[in-house]
Amino acid sequence: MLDHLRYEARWQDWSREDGSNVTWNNDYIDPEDIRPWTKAQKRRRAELAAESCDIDIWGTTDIVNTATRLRAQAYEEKLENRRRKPLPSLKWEMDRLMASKEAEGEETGPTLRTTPARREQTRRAMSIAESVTSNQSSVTLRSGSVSTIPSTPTVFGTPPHSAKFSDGENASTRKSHAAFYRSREPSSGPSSSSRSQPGRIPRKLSKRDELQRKWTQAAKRSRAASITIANDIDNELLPPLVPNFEYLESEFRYSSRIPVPDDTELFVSCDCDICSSASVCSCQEPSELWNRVGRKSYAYTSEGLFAFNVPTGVEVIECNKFCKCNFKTCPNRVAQRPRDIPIEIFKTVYCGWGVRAPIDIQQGKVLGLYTGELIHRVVADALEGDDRAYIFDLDGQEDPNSETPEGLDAYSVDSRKYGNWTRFLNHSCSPNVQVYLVVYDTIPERNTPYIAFVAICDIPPGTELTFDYNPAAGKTSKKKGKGKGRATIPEGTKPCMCGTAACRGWI
Ligand SMILES: C[S@@+](CC[C@H](N)C(=O)[O-])C[C@H]1O[C@@H](n2cnc3c(N)ncnc32)[C@H](O)[C@@H]1O
Repeated sequence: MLDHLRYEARWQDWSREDGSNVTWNNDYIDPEDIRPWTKAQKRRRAELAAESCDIDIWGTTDIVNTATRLRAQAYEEKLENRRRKPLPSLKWEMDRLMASKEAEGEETGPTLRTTPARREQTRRAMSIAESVTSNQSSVTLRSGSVSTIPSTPTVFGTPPHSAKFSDGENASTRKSHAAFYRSREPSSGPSSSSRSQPGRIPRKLSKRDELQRKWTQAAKRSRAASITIANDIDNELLPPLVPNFEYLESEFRYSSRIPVPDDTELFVSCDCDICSSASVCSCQEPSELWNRVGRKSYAYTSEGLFAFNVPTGVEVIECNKFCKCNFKTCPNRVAQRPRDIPIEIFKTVYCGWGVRAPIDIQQGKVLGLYTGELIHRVVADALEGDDRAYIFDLDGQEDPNSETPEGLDAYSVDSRKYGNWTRFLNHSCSPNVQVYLVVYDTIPERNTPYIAFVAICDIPPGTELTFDYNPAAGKTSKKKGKGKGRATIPEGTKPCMCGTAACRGWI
């Protein structure tokens, strides 16, 4: 290993008490001899610099620690590069850049807009960095932050049906969405092993980085975009999760009590080259989605956006694996396509962890599916309190005025053990996202549709994504407030902290 090349001097007229007489002597090193080593160090510094803006300086006693010295050098080089080319290198910006590149199919990225606030952040970070490197004191330098204030979402549509989250946790008051800041968790000092082995350069991933990487890898296996995690509010590193929580981008995990169906013979499929008309696309025969003149209709526009034409309780039937049409180009395959919006799970001020995206989201954009363990409704109904907080009942086709069917063909999705980013979506009484039901890998008669999330308005980058956990309730309940008209909080619910003018007071 190049890191372990040793240039030693053996002294003839000197030795230590233990008899050893070898020392290092840099003067004897021929630069030509150590060229590979120098190159390897340079490469390593570049890696460190690329890793993050955070540079840890662990005090003067540690100056022989290879990792520290390399990091410090890497940082200096990085600062130097920034002075020459002051593009912010925050991961947030990189995600945004990558996402817009992906979205636009560009070879090269668009120019990043640097706001005055952002430039000030960068300038401050750089001046702190300079004082740190010159003082060599024991300080951890953190990255700057993004200052974008999310705007209040506008509501364009009415959620189409009553699929709802059951609720159970406690939460404190929420007033408004704060400006969000991209911060990084505190870096910890060097491990004892890195101190004792100066030749080794540990690559230490934080718990948050590890989880991000794991979830992004899981998402990538479904060809979906990245997942990042951020906390600008407090020191909580990660959202609370059960041990061994498994990230599941795009399908249900069937509980051991529910057999995975094999309905191969029962699927209705189409022979279309291009599914341009729902009325001739034979897989649409079971569909109850009609247009105003009584003809079968697709749920999507030709641009692949949700058309908001699906009445409450109607399931969207997309083309399936037995259809002849092309997976990538068929206009009736939208919810089943991999998610192309990068997602950030972030800590909110009043509602625990929530979800936002670093890029613009267009009205009608289908964002993803609620995943988790598919369980019988009777099992879900037996849960209480916090255990119900991540249960989504597949009751979108049920009559809200009749008793909830307790039979075995009523299901819920439980995202406590398995799930994806959608389990972090918070409730708002004035949401910017809504849900609809969609099937493509099961037949509609199974009653196990996916719950798909769609943007009901254009959503600027960094705005929290929220949906109404119980849209049917909104129509009947009164607003929160004092005196007359004050909402009574129904039993089993808890106060809503969405902070919007339309807040009904409970979720
Ligand atoms: C499906 S989880 C959403 C993610 C959750 N915030 C977290 O940190 O994991 C639902 C829980 O989030 C909290 N929550 C979501 N929206 C809320 C709101 N508008 N007001 C108060 N609490 C909310 C409640 O504790 C609720 O039980």
